[in-house]
Amino acid sequence: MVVLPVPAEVTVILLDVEGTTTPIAFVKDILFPYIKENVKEYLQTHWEEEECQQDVSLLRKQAEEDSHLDGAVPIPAASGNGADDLPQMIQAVVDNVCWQMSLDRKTTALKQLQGHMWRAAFAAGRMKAEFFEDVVPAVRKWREAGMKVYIYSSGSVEAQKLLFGHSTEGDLLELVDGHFDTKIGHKVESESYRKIANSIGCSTNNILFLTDVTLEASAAEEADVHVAVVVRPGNAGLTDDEKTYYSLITSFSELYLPSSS
Ligand SMILES: CSCCC(=O)C(=O)COP(=O)(O)O
Ligand SMILES: [Mg+2]
Repeated sequence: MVVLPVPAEVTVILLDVEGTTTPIAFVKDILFPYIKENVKEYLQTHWEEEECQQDVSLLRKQAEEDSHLDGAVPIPAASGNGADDLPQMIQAVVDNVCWQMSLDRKTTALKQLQGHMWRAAFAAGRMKAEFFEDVVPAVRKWREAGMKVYIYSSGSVEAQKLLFGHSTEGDLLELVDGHFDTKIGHKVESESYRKIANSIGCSTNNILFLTDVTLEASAAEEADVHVAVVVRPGNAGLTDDEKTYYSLITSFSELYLPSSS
């Protein structure tokens, strides 16, 4: 078995979700279709609620920033004509959400709405999150060895908590010391990793970040974070240069903690 020693200075393991702890297929085939199939009805039902209005405001602001992009879908400002405009307004939000999802965009606005929509499905037991089989045993072992374990995903903190709280292996929230999402910054920006270290109260070189996306690994590395790229079934392929440059693991069990031997 391949073994990747964890540097002695590492005290925190920071985990990506999609493609790292959880199959991309679960996200693409279960989570995302749920949004596309239910977004219209969700908006119709929850429109008057404060949380939904905040989600729509954030989406509208994002749509303004996106207006220069090819195929961007605008969300008009509320005209004050209330119920008359409602069906068109809701349709514009639906079209915007579907457009963003067709590009797999990771905007905070989209991810916030998705998290709120999944809440009901997880709470009702209609969905249970999938984790690769090596994840839970490895995380338990790391924690027993004194490591802190944090999550950093483009999915909102609320969505992350839903996944970890409602998994096929039960409630896994107690295995996680904390969560970060794009509110701290985007995963392809190195400053995000400095902010995460600052928020945890450690140096960036105390962190090992595991992700399937080399652009994220590169940003983390620029901030002096240790990285390993996780190769899982269904993940995007890596170039030969990426395979040579990065430390690769196919299972969390390949990480070797000198302190736990
Ligand atoms: C954790 S929420 C569901 C997945 C999701 O929406 C997403 O964007 C995952 O992105 P990641 O940064 O975990 O690859
Ligand atoms: Mg990922």
